[in-house]
Amino acid sequence: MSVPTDYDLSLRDVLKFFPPSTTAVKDVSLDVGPGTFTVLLGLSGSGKSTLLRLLNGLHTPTEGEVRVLGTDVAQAGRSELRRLRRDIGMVFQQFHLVGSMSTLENVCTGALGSLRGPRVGLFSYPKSVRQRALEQLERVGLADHRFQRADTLSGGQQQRVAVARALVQRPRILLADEPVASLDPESSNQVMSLIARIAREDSLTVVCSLHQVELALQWGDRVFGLRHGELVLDDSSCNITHERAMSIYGNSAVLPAAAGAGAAATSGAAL
Ligand SMILES: Nc1ncnc2c1ncn2[C@@H]1O[C@H](COP(=O)(O)OP(=O)(O)OP(=O)(O)O)[C@@H](O)[C@H]1O
Repeated sequence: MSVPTDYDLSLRDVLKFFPPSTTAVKDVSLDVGPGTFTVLLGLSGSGKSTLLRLLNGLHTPTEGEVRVLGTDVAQAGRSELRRLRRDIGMVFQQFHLVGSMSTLENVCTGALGSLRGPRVGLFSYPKSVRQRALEQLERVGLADHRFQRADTLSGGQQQRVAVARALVQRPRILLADEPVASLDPESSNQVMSLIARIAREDSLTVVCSLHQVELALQWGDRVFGLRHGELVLDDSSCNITHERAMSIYGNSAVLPAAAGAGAAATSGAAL
């Protein structure tokens, strides 16, 4: 069910339990306004991927409510969920490209959600899709590599192709699950800078999980910190010191923000 809302993403008292005994996300409530670049920080196993999967409907909450673009994800029918997923681009740590396909064909696959039937080979895609895919490859600086096999690209290049693939479906939201975890520091910065630039240009709402505090504070408008599935930090990045961000990894309780955690406005413009 879709209802108008000021937020692109809203979680209310969300809990995700995996039998027999894992509570991956516990009592999480948060709102993200349009155009906000949000970073999820937390140790391995803190629930970041689970939260991202709740947002794109791959998991349903055990308790609570997840709303994306006004739609209650758990209540959405199949066609509503399909429509919603077209508004959500995904980028993964391991790129998930088809190595034997050309770069351009990989980007075209981003449009599969809006096409009928299977596609095999670049020319099985409509010209409009191929054109759009090439435009996105140009944006990520890889148009010259369009006919190159994806598995011959560097890791950083493969992740830029994956970003282009996510953009082909013209998403409103981009979910990136540790997009730089497999990359060296220089490629990591390139990919983060690329995602931030495109998010700004396309007014995308981004949720990006990261392990690196420096990158979170550099690129995020807003940072959510998770520990054992609980939200222990929620503030604008400009209010967060390195020490405070690091505290989510340690034993100490999270230091409260000067203005109070969670007090941050949630639209990108307000941050
Ligand atoms: N499908 C599942 N079935 C059972 N347990 C799961 C499932 N998915 C995640 N978990 C568990 O939930 C907890 C949170 O996992 P999650 O992958 O969300 O953490 P994460 O912060 O993304 O970790 P990482 O940084 O290593 O990717 C972990 O204990 C994990 O083992």
